[in-house]
Amino acid sequence: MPLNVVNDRDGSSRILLTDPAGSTAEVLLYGGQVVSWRNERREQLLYMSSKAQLKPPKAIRGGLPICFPQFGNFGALERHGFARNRFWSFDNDPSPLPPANQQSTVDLVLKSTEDDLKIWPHSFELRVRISISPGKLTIIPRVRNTDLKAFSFMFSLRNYLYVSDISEVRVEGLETLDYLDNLMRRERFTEQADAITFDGEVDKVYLNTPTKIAIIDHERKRTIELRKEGMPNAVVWNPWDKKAKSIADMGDEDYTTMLCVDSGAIETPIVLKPHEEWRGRQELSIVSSSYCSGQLDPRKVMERTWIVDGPWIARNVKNASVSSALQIKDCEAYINCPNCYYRVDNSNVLTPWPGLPKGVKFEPTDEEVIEHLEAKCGIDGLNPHILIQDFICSVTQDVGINYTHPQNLPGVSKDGTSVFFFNKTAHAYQNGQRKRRRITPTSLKDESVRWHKTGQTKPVILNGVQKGCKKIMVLYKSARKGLKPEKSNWVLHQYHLGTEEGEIGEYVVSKITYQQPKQWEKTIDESESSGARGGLTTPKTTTPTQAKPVISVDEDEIAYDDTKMVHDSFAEGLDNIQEASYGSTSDRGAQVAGNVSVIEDNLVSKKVEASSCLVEKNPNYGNVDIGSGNFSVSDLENADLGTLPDLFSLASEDSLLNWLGWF
Ligand SMILES: O=P(O)(O)OC[C@H]1OC(O)[C@H](O)[C@@H](O)[C@@H]1O
Repeated sequence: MPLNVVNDRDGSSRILLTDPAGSTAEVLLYGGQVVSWRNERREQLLYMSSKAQLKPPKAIRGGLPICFPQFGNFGALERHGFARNRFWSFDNDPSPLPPANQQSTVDLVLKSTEDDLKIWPHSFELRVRISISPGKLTIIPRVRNTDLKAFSFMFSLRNYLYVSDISEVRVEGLETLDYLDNLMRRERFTEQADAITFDGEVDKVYLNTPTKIAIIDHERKRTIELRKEGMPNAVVWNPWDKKAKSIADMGDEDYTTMLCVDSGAIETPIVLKPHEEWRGRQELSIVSSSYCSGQLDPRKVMERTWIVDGPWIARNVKNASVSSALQIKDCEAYINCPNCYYRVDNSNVLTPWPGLPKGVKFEPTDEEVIEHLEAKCGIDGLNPHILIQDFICSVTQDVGINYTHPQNLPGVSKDGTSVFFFNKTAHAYQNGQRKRRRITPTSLKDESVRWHKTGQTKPVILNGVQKGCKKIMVLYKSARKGLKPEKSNWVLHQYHLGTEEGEIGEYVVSKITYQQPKQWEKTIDESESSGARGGLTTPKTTTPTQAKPVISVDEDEIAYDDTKMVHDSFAEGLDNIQEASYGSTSDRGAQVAGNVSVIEDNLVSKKVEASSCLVEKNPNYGNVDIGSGNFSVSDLENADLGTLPDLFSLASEDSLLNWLGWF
């Protein structure tokens, strides 16, 4: 496939790179410069000034400018050299690099011109290969001496990273290193900070840096990992407020959302004899969530999310079932992660134990939860993090999520914090695949409750491949005869492996939260506006006239059938608990088709504009009171599971809720 080149109206050309997972990059011939890099969610990863001019004479303020043959004002040339102000060409002969896929790779070259030779009298060829792959942007720069004499040059890839909030960003990998401070006439200092954070202008050239550096964006729960070869220096630059105002092509507030962390060969210029070639390499990779020095492979390490500040988790760390050497002590304010040796320093926290560093929480992303689950299930030979039990607690079946009221699960409180469990799912019946959602009352005083799925099952994608699913469930107080089921504030996010609706694998992860009322409303709003609910939606005011088709069949959700649960209750020896029984099971008046039982909690309070369409389309709906618009609970409770009607079938609570616009 040929290169994807877009010719813009102003005569300039943009090269579009794409990878199969959906990430993209844009490259301009002007400066040979990457000006955009987006992940598969279309999120921009590079800063580009809104005032940037993408044409001569100025260099482009943002993206990835290439500084050659000089960095900054370290020589007599214009700042950062001239390569970023030149038009580059396509490189048709990038050998000895192997041919590359032109959808995701472009080779560019800049050769010295007569004019260049006047200001820098060395004939050269500067090449770059720019390529993207899922979560990664790779640049391979090369400089060839095509002159008759040796020359030396500086080189730097300036990475204008787009960050959420500069004051929430931390750079790791540069601690304790020496640097030249551009703000102090390039005087040499030693970095004192444990990790580099930002609260003012910074312009430093770090010396002898490691091959990998991490830029951790706490707010966005994202880490950019910079790996480099052949470029021993790293420049960290942020102009902060005053300087930003003095830079014409930068917005006054732009400094809050950008950070330059560059790979460079600056302190010691590279010397090339005639015909010699220098080659460097830089990779920028996106790693979700926070970062831990040492090991960066998210498949192998589970360290990124194990530190928390909730009192329960902290207590567990303190009493962790690992050797005392690994535990946080009251008197010692730090712990080293046993896997990656990441040092959690608690010494800057004023409040006494169990305070942990501000902003550090066990708030794994969906992707990370699935990673933890994969490790727990030993997928691909992964082992769980040694301390994972302290953050995702394993509960056995008889006290499992499907058997125990959330308020009785270990560590769960109503303060809005989330608690995670590994648990096994249970079947509702001996025969069949239906999942148990009902929680067994343990005494007469206990109310009868059950989980109901809400929203669509969300795929969880790792590196472009679906690895798991997330379901959201809400705990309802079960309906009693003549009463509406009542929604509680307990919310369960259940994660399972695989791509299918049904849970597979030995375990699932359950995240339990008691939603504070405001949060709760917000969650619903967000999931609606983010499209998380997906599927069909009908404005509340409109009565659908035609039955909508099924979106997907959620086998375990079809199963919700209180009639059967009554039998279950008896089977479980609860027949003497009057409160657990639901009306007469002999009343077969309501012949409700398919999985209508799934929707009972929602339908009972639904007015006629929504329910009537069910009735109109399905003559089998017996005791539905069209006039009042209300279903009677007993009608639904006592409904038989019949065959799906031809015209109307409801696959999941979600599809129906969407259709009804219930929330
Ligand atoms: O404005 P530019 O030429 O792109 O340079 C931006 C900045 O880069 C550096 O790191 C220099 O040390 C600064 O002095 C300069 O302001």
